[in-house]
Amino acid sequence: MSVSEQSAPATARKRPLVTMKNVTKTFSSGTVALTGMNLSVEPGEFVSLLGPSGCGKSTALRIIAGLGGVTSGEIDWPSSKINSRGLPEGDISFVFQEPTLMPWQTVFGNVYLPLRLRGVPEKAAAPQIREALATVGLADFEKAYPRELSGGMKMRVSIARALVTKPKLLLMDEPFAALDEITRQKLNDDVLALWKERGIAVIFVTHSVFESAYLSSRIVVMKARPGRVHADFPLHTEIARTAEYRTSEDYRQACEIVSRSLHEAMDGEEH
Ligand SMILES: Nc1ncnc2c1ncn2[C@@H]1O[C@H](COP(=O)(O)OP(=O)(O)OP(=O)(O)O)[C@@H](O)[C@H]1O
Repeated sequence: MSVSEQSAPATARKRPLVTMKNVTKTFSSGTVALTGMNLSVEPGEFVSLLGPSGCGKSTALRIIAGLGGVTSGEIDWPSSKINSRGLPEGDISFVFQEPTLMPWQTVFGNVYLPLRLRGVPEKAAAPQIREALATVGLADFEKAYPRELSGGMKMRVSIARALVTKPKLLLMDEPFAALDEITRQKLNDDVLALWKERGIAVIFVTHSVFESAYLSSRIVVMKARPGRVHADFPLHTEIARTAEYRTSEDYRQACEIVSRSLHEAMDGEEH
């Protein structure tokens, strides 16, 4: 069995990187996107946020990233130094569904952006940029322009740009939803490899039961109208995520449990 519906024992817990405490978000339109949302993410966790459309996954991620305020409740960063905007400067990076690259800049220039914004001279930044590009398998493409790259390669540039600042927490909002299945599986493996190598924490928003069961060390299933946590359970990550894993009984069971939880979360909704 690769999934337990129990939470990890409290004794095994580390100091969280980020904690959402009783967060409510109501937009000016009156839509209550989140209510009573509680979530704590520890260093090194790979947490997938899964749930029906409109349950507030992106809103929760954007709030953690400081891209939107809360209506009530708190976001705490117990392990970070906080800047004047209440954010852990340098500790978080965001990867959006669209790669959002600057078409007039090379791959190198695009990955340089976060360091340029911090005033790091290009020459000093170059080793970090090349290291980030090597991590995503694009060491030979630093002079290419976005128009010369495939969709998967553009997404790799976007991931390299997020990694170049060496964040402790990587926030990913359906980053592979627009890619074909084979590219998506390849990028899943690449993200898992860099998660293990770098020991960073990841919060990954997805609609896909299969993707969440493959990637995560923990799955948080959300419920809609208003958005809140429905279920929160760890997956056993000691089983290597390989091509064989995708056809294994362990993976099938994990998908079944996640899928059941998602259906419970959608109970009463029209689908
Ligand atoms: N800027 C906004 N202004 C008003 N309402 C918003 C805004 N952003 C999101 N919403 C609403 O808040 C709710 C949650 O949206 P959100 O995008 O967080 O859900 P989601 O779970 O990420 O959805 P999906 O899976 O479809 O991307 C939805 O009802 C949405 O219409």
